[in-house]
Amino acid sequence: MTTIIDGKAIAASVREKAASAVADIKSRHGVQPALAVVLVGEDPASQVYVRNKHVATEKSGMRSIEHKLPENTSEDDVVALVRKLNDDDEVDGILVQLPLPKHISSDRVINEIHPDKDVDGLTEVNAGRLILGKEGLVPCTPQGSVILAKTVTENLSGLNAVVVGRSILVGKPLAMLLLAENCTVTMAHSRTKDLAAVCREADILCAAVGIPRLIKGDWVKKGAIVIDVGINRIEESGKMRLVGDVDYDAAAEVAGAITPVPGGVGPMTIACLLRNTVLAAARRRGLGKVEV
Ligand SMILES: NC(=O)C1=CN([C@@H]2O[C@H](COP(=O)(O)OP(=O)(O)OC[C@H]3O[C@@H](n4cnc5c(N)ncnc54)[C@H](OP(=O)(O)O)[C@@H]3O)[C@@H](O)[C@H]2O)C=CC1
Ligand SMILES: Nc1nc(=O)c2c([nH]1)NC[C@@H]1CN(c3ccc(C(=O)N[C@@H](CCC(=O)O)C(=O)O)cc3)C=[N+]21
Repeated sequence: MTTIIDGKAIAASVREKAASAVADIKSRHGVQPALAVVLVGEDPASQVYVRNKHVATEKSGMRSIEHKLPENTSEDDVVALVRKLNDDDEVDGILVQLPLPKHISSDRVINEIHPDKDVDGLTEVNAGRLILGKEGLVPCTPQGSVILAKTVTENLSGLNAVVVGRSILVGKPLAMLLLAENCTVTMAHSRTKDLAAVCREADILCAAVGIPRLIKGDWVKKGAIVIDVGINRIEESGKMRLVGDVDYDAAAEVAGAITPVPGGVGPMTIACLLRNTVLAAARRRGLGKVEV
């Protein structure tokens, strides 16, 4: 029997833990952690995500601060806002929604975020900490992906993990986290020779590419754990629908466990963002260890 990994339910339990840590911080220290989200422009998908983040943040008991800037905002103005949020002692986490408009360097803007408020884990400092195995803030989608894999088998040690995609946001940090779990990690990408053969070796197969149903059923090893990070909006039989990077129906017949899209990794991204904001608040404000 294939296990369908219930990302929604697992995300709900991560969010509940974050909410009880928030309640604890409030009652013991009189502090309300706050997350600031910066959205530049009108990208419709980004607007939906930012809205979802706002609702989830408030539901967890934290303060959500939204900064919506017009498409034509200059890079210097975005940087100035990030600096203001860095200096604001009430703000614990800063997230700059990607992609930014083309005239703005996301690399410059992201690296202006103070590393201790970088709840997306995308600054050079946090990327460095992750590679060096030091405590820092870990990107949300990769973190959520590993939590989901570990609900299938708590101990991932020695398993062959293949990560398809090597982006800074998902693929690279996911490979690092799986390495930290003692997996034998292979990173595949657009230049990989015989991707199908590489995927067939995977005990844990993670797809973060952005191509609908790229990963076919016969690329999946029998019993493998399949984590589908892809979120693709496609038109099918006259309707818009959301599909992953894995051919779900075919893969589910062979896999031991698989994440659906929607309802898999997506909800975990937001849950882990709340978790990171609580951790950032506790560390920056010197509140001691919190359980999240
Ligand atoms: N669930 C969630 O919360 C999130 C989902 N996503 C989704 O995950 C997917 C990936 O996002 P992201 O990492 O930002 O995407 P990017 O476009 O930044 O990276 C895509 C990666 O896929 C690789 N790739 C492209 N074509 C192929 C191919 N034919 N075979 C193998 N590898 C290929 C690229 O290789 P190369 O480096 O060689 O160009 C690149 O490394 C998207 O669908 C996105 O919407 C993203 C963030 C969060
Ligand atoms: N700085 C930054 N950090 C990000 O983490 C970031 C980003 N920019 N830009 C865009 C991507 C994408 N992303 C998603 C978050 C939640 C869902 C999610 O909740 N998905 C639901 C469905 C939502 C729907 O119906 O559209 C699901 O899969 O079940 C998906 C994708 C975060 N990203």
